[in-house]
Amino acid sequence: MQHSRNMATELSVPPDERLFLSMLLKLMNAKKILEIGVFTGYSLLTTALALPHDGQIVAIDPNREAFEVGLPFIQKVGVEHKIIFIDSDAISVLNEMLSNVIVSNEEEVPEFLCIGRKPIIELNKYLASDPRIEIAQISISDGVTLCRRIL
Ligand SMILES: C[S@@+](CC[C@H](N)C(=O)[O-])C[C@H]1O[C@@H](n2cnc3c(N)ncnc32)[C@H](O)[C@@H]1O
Repeated sequence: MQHSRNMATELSVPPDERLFLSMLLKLMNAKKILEIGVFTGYSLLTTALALPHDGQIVAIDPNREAFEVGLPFIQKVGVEHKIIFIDSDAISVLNEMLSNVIVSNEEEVPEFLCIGRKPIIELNKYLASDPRIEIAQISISDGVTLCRRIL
């Protein structure tokens, strides 16, 4: 009963938002996605449909029961192979991912790319730590940082 009420609430999400999300993922040519907070998988399904066949989503939520409510719909449209569901609080999973990524990625970056990379990382850190500035980092092409002064 609780699930059907929640499903009804989720179905009230305007279709425009799903279309926007789907188009954004396609424009970005996204192949890897982190979905934090899955519930019954409404946005997860939209995301999985927008990804190419070899795309991958790591979906994290401590509520496996809710995920399993929506899973038959994901299976029905044949996109479950794109999803790795992690039944956990996202914070611990993200911390673990971050500690692995920082080491391995830096080692994998070719020397010629390091020249421009380090100053950009420093700039982004600087902008992110300034409370007067709002930023959004968008993974289009090599990455775009949008920022605006709010104070
Ligand atoms: C509004 S629902 C998400 C709906 C989904 N993104 C969608 O649009 O269809 C919020 C979900 O976040 C999950 N959640 C809350 N805190 C979380 C955390 N620390 N880590 C992972 N998931 C969390 C809840 O269990 C709940 O299922």
